[in-house]
Amino acid sequence: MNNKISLKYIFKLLLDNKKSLIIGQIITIIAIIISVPIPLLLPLLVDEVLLKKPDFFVNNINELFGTTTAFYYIAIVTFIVLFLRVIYFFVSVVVTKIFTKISKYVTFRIREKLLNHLELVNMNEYESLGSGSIGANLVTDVNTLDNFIVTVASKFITSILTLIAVAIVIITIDPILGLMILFIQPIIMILSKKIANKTGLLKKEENRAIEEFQNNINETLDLFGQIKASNKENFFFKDSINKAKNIQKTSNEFNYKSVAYERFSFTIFLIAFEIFRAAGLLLVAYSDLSIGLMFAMFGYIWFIMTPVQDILTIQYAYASAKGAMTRINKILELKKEKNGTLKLDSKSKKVDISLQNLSFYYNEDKEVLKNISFDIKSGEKIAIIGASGSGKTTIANIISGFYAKSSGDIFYNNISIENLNKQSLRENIFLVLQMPILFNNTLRFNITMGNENISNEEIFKALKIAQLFETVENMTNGLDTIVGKQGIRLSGGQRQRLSIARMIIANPAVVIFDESTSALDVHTEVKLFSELEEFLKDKTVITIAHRLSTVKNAQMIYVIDDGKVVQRGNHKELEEKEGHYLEFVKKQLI
Ligand SMILES: Nc1ncnc2c1ncn2[C@@H]1O[C@H](COP(=O)(O)OP(=O)(O)OP(=O)(O)O)[C@@H](O)[C@H]1O
Repeated sequence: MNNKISLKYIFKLLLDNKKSLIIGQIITIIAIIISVPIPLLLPLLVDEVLLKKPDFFVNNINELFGTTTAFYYIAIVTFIVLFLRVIYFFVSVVVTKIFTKISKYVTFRIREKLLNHLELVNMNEYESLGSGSIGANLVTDVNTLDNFIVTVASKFITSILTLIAVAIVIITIDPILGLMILFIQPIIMILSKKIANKTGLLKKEENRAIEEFQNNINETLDLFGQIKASNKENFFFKDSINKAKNIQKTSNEFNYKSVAYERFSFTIFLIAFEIFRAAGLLLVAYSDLSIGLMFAMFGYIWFIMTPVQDILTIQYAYASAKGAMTRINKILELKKEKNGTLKLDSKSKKVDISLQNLSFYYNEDKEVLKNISFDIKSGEKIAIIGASGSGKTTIANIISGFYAKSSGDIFYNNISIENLNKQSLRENIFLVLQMPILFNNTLRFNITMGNENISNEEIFKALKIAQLFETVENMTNGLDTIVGKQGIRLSGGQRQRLSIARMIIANPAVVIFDESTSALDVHTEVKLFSELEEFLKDKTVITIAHRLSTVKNAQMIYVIDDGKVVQRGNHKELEEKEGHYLEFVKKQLI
């Protein structure tokens, strides 16, 4: 599917920068041409100067500067080597700059694609993954991909071309030693990499132990009061001590074994190097390999380590990237919210709602709402009651357009939810939650949701109705007070009133109160609803509550039990019949 992140998709994004890619590769080839001869230059002087067999360098230097001493031959070639190294440094910086820019572009486009998709994802789908895992995908997994893309873009072709160039040079110098180096060196490096992976696994174990300890201790400290209240200090701290012990064990394993593995892998490398040296000496003794060229070959043993290492890194980066891609694609598999084109007239502030045979499930094996039908006329005040878990909040979320129904239909001014534009729906409906979601920002931001056109007067008016004015007035920083993460610096009741003030500012046509005043004392709740009366006069109001006093004045009360409407009527009608409602009233009276 071309919607997914795949190697092909990444390649396509890389090609968006065709010009830079081509320039990058040309400069890469220049870099290779500069760097590959370097290990050859000084060793050649062993033959030409020390062993007095003048050839390319000595002859050319003689031609340019006249015959001179060993000091000048060595100085001139050293100067050339240093010059090439400096030029190589600058060229490689340019190459890195070009490829990093390209790969960061690709990473950004992937993140952008994920965010653009997430923005439109339907709530039920979003909850199936959860914010934690999506956050991890967006940060860690995209970083893993980034690492892979940077490595591939900047190193893949460079490494292959460098290896080819070195192979040509060393096989030309001496086929036997050349082939030996070309085959044995990569094997040694693969072996080292495997050993390094073992160390990596041990490190992972250690990290996991640290993470477990951290999570455990965070929870224990966060819930310190609760733990003390239930006399469970011993149990929780013992658990933390066990987790700390696990860090001791895994760290110990990692530390000594990683050193042992590292030394082992270096020893293998040194053994191979000694074998190459012996082979080199033998070839000098028994064939026509010169001493200078033998030294050059030793130089190339070090030289090819980088490209071989880079190719191995790409291979491992690809394995991690494949895992990351699978996880990232899970986000792209989340279904988008269906969005229709028809809009509600936001000026008239009139919305008739009709639920028709509405059913809904979170998981296919359990239907949470079963065939629910009722109408709510614009301006009507209705209430929904029912036992905990009966499905009230789910109905509120469906009416607000957060969850997509599973079957049946729901109409707003005779427009089916299927054809309705969700933004226009949410402009007209406001769901006031029991536990409002607050941003770690100022009271002002949380009330206006960042809308800077709302004046202080309007905010204060809303705060007065929401019974929060005095509280805010007594705060040193007033509306500029930061509420803390999830509104931690406010009490539960203050958060609920803040959410009501936010609703007043939003001024919707339909208000759904889902246990939105449960944290308030009855006196404040009565005062709040009496102040709200005028504001809610023409609005449609759906109240979900467990308190009789909150729902009893509704024009229509729907009693939900196990996802079905089991009773409907006003307080007076329902009170007179045997059934769930009467039970509800009796319980409250007790
Ligand atoms: N996000 C979810 N994923 C899966 N199941 C859920 C989810 N939210 C609610 N449920 C289940 O759906 C059923 C109805 O839950 P809902 O929150 O609508 O009940 P409620 O009547 O509002 O309860 P309460 O009065 O306790 O708030 C419950 O069985 C609940 O376990």
